[in-house]
Amino acid sequence: MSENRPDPVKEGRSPVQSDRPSLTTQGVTLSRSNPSPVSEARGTAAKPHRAREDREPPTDEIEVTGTVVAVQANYYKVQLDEGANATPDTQGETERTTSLLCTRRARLKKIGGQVMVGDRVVVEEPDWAGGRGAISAVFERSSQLDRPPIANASQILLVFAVEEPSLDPHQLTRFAIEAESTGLKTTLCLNKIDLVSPETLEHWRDRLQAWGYTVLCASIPRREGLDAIRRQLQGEMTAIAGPSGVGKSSLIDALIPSVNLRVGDVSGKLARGRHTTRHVELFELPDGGLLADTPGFNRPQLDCDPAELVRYFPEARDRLARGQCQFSDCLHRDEPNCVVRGDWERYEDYLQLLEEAIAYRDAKKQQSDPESTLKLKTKRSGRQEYEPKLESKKYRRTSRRVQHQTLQDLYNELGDDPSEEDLEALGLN
Ligand SMILES: Nc1nc2c(ncn2[C@@H]2O[C@H](COP(=O)(O)OP(=O)(O)OP(=O)(O)O)[C@@H](O)[C@H]2O)c(=O)[nH]1
Ligand SMILES: [Zn+2]
Repeated sequence: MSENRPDPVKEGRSPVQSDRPSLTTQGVTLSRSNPSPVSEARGTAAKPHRAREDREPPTDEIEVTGTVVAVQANYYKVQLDEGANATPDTQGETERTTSLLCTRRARLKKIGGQVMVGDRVVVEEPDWAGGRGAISAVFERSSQLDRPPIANASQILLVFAVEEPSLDPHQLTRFAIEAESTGLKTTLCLNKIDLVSPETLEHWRDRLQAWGYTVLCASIPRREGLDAIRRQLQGEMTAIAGPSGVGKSSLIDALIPSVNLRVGDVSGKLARGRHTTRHVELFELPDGGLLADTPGFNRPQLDCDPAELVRYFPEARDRLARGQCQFSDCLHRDEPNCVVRGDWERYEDYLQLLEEAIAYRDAKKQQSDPESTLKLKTKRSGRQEYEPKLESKKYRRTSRRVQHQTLQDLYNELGDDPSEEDLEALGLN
């Protein structure tokens, strides 16, 4: 469950419940709050979360609404809805303002109104000439991903390369499980198909389809498969995810030529690197729809309720839809009359991830025990280890010192597999 979801209580609604716990990806947690059943039942547009409930705009005033496409420091770039700036002020102007740089009303902060990329917002007192405004209200979210922080995403496009880097089915499974855990629709995109034979491609496609995924194939240099991807993305807000180097930036560039993400360019990569991993930006697709680039999403690690894990495997979901295990709390290992256990390719992956999920849950329990002198650390590879708790003072001193070292020294000190916490403490994450 996300920590910073909008506060529905303030809107006189029952709290939004997430039916799925979140999974943590090293560097990224995708979790999703489900839309409020109340607003669904009403079948009406969600009410904005207002900073000034006492001062509703006069009904003849056109409300300026839009979508937050980028957040930097305390500024929000709001892409305006079609027709949102048709106020009397703009009549006669030839050039229409399509986005405004906005601040957030202090009152909105007080009532806990967090503003994220993807949020649908109301802009108050727009200054059309100066391109400025202030966000006065945030609409209820239909979904929320925490790391990277994106509101209202409707699907995830998981990009993998068939070669360079070669496709690792276990890594793909981890990413896919992570994506599935958000409850959002997940589609796979196999990129760089120009690097393999048609037979190899067919092998992968058939295999991934047998796991239950929708598979799109692409080659950026050959401009293959792009139309099908465009259709998949049209009118949706899509978060693109996948390991480093599979061609996510190349794909975004191919779909939105004006973006120019400097593919494979070292300085570009550094600019998008660790220091900006939390920086998410939405790009508008020429045919409608928004695309979220999610830099840094490349080291999935499991953090989910062991009992929920099975639901993140489409092929296991299918088995559960067709039958029922004898025990309602079946973990599908060696329980009698289990409908999940059996002859399906990823069953061993399931068992392994289940062990990890159980270990993680137990470790979290242990960690919350104040008597414990051990703390669980997650390595960048996804591995988890117990380490003695460090005294925070000493730890901080180390961080300051290493700030003056070169990057190489830093890596030498941390080893090849530093934990997320180490990196975080050093401001490298
Ligand atoms: N042969 C081939 N190369 C590709 C294709 N797509 C991308 N590449 C190359 O793969 C390399 C990595 O591409 P990027 O787009 O930077 O990959 P990325 O997924 O954005 O990587 P990160 O930014 O590290 O997450 C670049 O050299 C691209 O030119 C493709 O379809 N075929
Ligand atoms: Zn079972």
